[in-house]
Amino acid sequence: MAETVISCRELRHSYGEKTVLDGLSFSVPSGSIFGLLGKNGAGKTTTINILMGFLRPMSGECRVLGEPSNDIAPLTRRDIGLLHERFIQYDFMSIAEIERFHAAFYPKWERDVFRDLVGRLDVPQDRRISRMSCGQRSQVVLGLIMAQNPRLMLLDDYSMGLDVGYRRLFLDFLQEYVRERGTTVLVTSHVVQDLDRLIDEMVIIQNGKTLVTGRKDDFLRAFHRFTLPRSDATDRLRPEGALANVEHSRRTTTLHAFMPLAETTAHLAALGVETTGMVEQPMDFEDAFIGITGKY
Ligand SMILES: Nc1ncnc2c1ncn2[C@@H]1O[C@H](COP(=O)(O)OP(=O)(O)OP(=O)(O)O)[C@@H](O)[C@H]1O
Repeated sequence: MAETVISCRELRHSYGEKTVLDGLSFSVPSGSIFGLLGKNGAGKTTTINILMGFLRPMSGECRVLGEPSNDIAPLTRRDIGLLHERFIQYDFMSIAEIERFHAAFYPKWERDVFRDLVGRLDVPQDRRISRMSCGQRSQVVLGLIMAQNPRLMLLDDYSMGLDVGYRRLFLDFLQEYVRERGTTVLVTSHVVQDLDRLIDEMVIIQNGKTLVTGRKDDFLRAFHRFTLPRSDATDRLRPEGALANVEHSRRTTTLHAFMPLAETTAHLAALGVETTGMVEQPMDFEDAFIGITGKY
């Protein structure tokens, strides 16, 4: 079995009266690309702040690269590449200067990786970061993190400001990079569609708890969507157990369930629901994500 690079158990955290994490548990196997997923405000950045030791949870425990997250040794920290919203503090520096500045902190620095990613920008090396667009800055930041050659990368909203072409380029680059080095990556993004191509393991957070965790493909295999004609009986259905979500439009009821067609049919029949006309609808990862978390 793969070594565990991150493990979080029963994390609880509140900001004042507001409970954000309410018993969140998950673990990230070594060498995986792991998606930390949830709707806006679900607690993804809060979780990353706890993993980095920037925030102490009210209870629960996290271990990162074998150390308690609130006491990570400086040498271990060098092996963590963190992307966050305010990554570049010295934006008066040029592209070339910021690369030299960061290189000094990291013994495994790989200048070629930075040049390969950032050299594709149609921007001169002496351009100051402050004079670059949001997406161009993100490209420089990703180059800096990859050049660090860390054992663990935490990429909080890596897709911010990136256009579709660069997102593709970055995803391909990252997958190859990770395959070559065995880097473990924890990633959040609002572009769930992209994550389907990228991640192999995941946790979906909802109301501060673990909604689903494990291999993405196992989730996609086990989770199904069905439509059937709306009726008084379907109006009485409530999500419970393997029936994860029930939604209605004017004439149709849509069900999301951790049951295949035959089992769902039997389940509904036992509840007195007429299932004539029930059809399974194919789902991609984004559909499944919305299906389990709800549309708001
Ligand atoms: N320092 C803080 N003080 C008070 N509330 C906070 C603080 N930081 C975050 N929150 C609240 O905690 C909740 C979780 O925030 P967090 O940033 O962890 O969510 P997220 O999943 O990263 O969201 P998004 O997808 O929108 O980036 C939100 O409701 C947010 O408003």
